[in-house]
Amino acid sequence: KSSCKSSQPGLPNVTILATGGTIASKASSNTQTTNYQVGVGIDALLSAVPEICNISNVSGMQVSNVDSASINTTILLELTTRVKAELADPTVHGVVVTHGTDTLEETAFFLDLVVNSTKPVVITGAMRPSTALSADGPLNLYQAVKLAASKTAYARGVMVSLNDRIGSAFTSTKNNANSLDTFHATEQGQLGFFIDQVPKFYSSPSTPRNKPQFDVTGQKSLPAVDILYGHQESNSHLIRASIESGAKGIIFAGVGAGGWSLDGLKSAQRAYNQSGIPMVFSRRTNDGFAGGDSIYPFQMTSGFLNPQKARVMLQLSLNAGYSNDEIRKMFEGQ
Ligand SMILES: NC(=O)C[C@H](N)C(=O)O
Repeated sequence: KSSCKSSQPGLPNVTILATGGTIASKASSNTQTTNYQVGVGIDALLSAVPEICNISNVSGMQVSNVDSASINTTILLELTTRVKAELADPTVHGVVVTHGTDTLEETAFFLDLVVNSTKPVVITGAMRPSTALSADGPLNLYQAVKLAASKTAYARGVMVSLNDRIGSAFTSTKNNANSLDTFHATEQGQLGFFIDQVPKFYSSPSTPRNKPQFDVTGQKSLPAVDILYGHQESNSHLIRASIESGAKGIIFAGVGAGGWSLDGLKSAQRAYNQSGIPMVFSRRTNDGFAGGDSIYPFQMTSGFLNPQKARVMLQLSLNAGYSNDEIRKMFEGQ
């Protein structure tokens, strides 16, 4: 099933699952790096980097072809099914997912919590469209395949690989809206770096503390969880509006270490008394630990997880039927 001209027996088999994003985008000139269109298919992505066939037998599959702002639960669940099916194939060494960078960290984190395998799963993308001068997609794709084909990449969870850096799905986050060097790790650090396209890991494999694992086999949807953004005079009515429109949990992107206005907290307490839905306080800052700042007992805190990752974890734990006490324990272990 290789997409390379000929399959070479000595090379590892790697499957590339394409979902869209800038890596799969085209602009009208090679100097245009904004306002481009998604739509380049997996075959064109692969033919731009024929060198990939020197390091692995790759096969490509198109899962979606959208800007990552439009990745939804349906696509995530379909992607999960395909990733798991590939990894279950004993002839497959690893999987690469190509993805838009804007929500890449959410998909990476989701996969990390639902794909239970020690085989390498690598997610990559690009900041410049495929038509740009110095497009970053081709080398990012080459490095991602190299990583997925590497023996040293086993048992490291889902990895985020762009611009020479190798990060963990737990700690990688997009930092800059425009720059190539946008994926950085939070305090906990990066996993490694590519030197002359060879992945160099800083440490032997390890697993994030208290990492939960969820099963979404056969799942068609997940409970809705909203994120409310904290700021001075935040609108308390949004808490109610969120619950009334069907949210089964709320993440607060709080100020500082998960703070929220006293008026807002009183509204949240009232909403909690009526609905009983879990309310988890994270941070709007780029890095740090949300916890220890709770005023009311109903407040849960997200630990090191940013709001978008806390949302993924809350959706999965609600879907698994966790009680509020179990959800609290899970977050407080982060
Ligand atoms: N660099 C990118 O991939 C951004 C794009 N808007 C996306 O996330 O799909």
